[in-house]
Amino acid sequence: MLPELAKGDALLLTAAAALSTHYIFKKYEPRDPLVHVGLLGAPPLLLSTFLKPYYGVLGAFAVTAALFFITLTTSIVLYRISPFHPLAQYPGPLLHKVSRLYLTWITMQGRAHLYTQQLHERYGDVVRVGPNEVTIRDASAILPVLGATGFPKSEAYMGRAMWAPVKSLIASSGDEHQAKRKPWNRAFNSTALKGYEGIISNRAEQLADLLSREKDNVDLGVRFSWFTFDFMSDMAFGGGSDMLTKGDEGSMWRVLDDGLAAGHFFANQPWIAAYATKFPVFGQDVKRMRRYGIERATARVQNGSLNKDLFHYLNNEDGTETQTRPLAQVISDGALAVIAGSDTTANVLTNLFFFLLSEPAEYKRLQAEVDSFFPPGENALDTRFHQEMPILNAAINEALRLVPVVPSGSQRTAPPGGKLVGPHYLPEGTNASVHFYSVHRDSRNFAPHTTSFWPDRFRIAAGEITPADAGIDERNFVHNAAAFVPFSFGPANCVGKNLALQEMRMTVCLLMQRLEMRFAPGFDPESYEQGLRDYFVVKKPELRVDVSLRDQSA
Ligand code: HEM
Repeated sequence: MLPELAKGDALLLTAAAALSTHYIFKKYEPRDPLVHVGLLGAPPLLLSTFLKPYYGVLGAFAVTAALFFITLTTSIVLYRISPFHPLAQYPGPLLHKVSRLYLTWITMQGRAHLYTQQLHERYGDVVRVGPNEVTIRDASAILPVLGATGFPKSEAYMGRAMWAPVKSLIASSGDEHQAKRKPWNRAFNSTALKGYEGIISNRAEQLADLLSREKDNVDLGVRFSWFTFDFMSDMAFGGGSDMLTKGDEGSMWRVLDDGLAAGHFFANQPWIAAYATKFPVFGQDVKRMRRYGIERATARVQNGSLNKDLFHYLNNEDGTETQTRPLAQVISDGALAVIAGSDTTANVLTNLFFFLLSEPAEYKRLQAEVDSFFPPGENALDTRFHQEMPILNAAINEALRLVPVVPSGSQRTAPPGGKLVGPHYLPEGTNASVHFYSVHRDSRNFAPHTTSFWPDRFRIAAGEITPADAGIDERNFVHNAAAFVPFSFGPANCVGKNLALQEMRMTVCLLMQRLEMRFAPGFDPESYEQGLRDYFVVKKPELRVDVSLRDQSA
């Protein structure tokens, strides 16, 4: 039997319970939906008993629940905008300080890269974009946030994978990450890379044939996507995809694209992902994407492979490690490879061709360089010269600079005790991302022609040409190499970087040697950059081109 309380005392007790609930949520950040139900449902239900004598059963519950939730919400909002909040010193729009919902809405339209860049222009180098979150445009933050002693990965990575039972490499941090990364490093060392050349060559030849057959009004971006997806399937699982000959028959490309967007939503709201895992109807796209990876990896285990593919290393088929890793881990990482390695590389290739076709003089310069290294009859896929081709490498770097394909960066969480990041102190538990897109397009890091495609900046920086050769005044030249991070930075940077560069160099050389391309009639180049979307990885719009074969008889 509960003691009877005066109405005023019962109301006060309810308000106190709401404040305690706020404290518990803030301190422990529970993610389990059952705990949420308990913390939010039990207090109003139980406390309504005290008001029953005054309002009856239903009335008492309505009054208690209203008071409880109004007090809770008010307490949360006031705390978040108050000067007592640990992030109070950082500027940002009021709406973002109160809740992350508005940013999630912007993000789900794929506009986060541009929106965040505008926020930096308005508020400065560190902007508060959520109650507990900042974005950073200061290149001096790259080392302390992403470097060897940097921050661990944020919860966004678990949300993106919908709290998958096995944590993949990309979601891991610290010692766990280091241990998982070992076989990946073996899979991407120079000997292993040599072994993938044949696989790239076969697929690149197929791509060139397809483009030369299709000729008119081809969506080059989609063809690059098919190419990278087929190649990554060969590379990760010893085969299993044939989009370059059959098209996207099983709509796998669609699954991957839709899965990325859905995963991005859950990364933005990891607590919703925790709910979605409890209800099978939610997160279908992410689950289909995961299922695909598991099916491919399982088939690979059953069938084996004649090539030394990525699986060969991940599954310790090379016998280097004393302990073979659990199969579920290998499968999860195999799926990660296809997801991380296809879209990214296809995007860079598409962006590069867009910029080259928009700047015909740059296109011709690169073509001339390819012709000088690989005259007709020479094998443009031969990797011997690729790393020494200055114009090729400068053009690829410039495409990576203008559109880093992970534009909004890799979100991390400040460790216990907080940490100084350059001149900025980030309190414990703050989610922080270095905004690669803004850093790459900051004139303090790259000038002149900061927002234009100007590959010469990389040639000047490498000492291959002088500023005067490139027609600019030396005093205007700024090149901050430490601010160029398209593959991220530190121990969790892109493990596939060298493979991606090799794949892109080979493909560009072959296509440039063999084909001539121009924008298709009616294609509006203006629409391309505006159409780029940020769903963690960039999603590209159509790039329509006409293709013809070059004269190879010289
Ligand atoms: C031009 C193409 C590529 C770009 C620009 C790129 C960029 C990136 C970036 C920015 C990250 C960090 C993501 C984060 O911290 O959340 C990353 C991670 C990763 N990338 Fe790439 N990537 C490319 C191609 C590839 C390829 C071909 C593979 C091959 C499998 C690959 C595999 C991975 C993996 C496994 C990670 C996670 C590494 C870790 O956490 O240790 N990437 N990539």
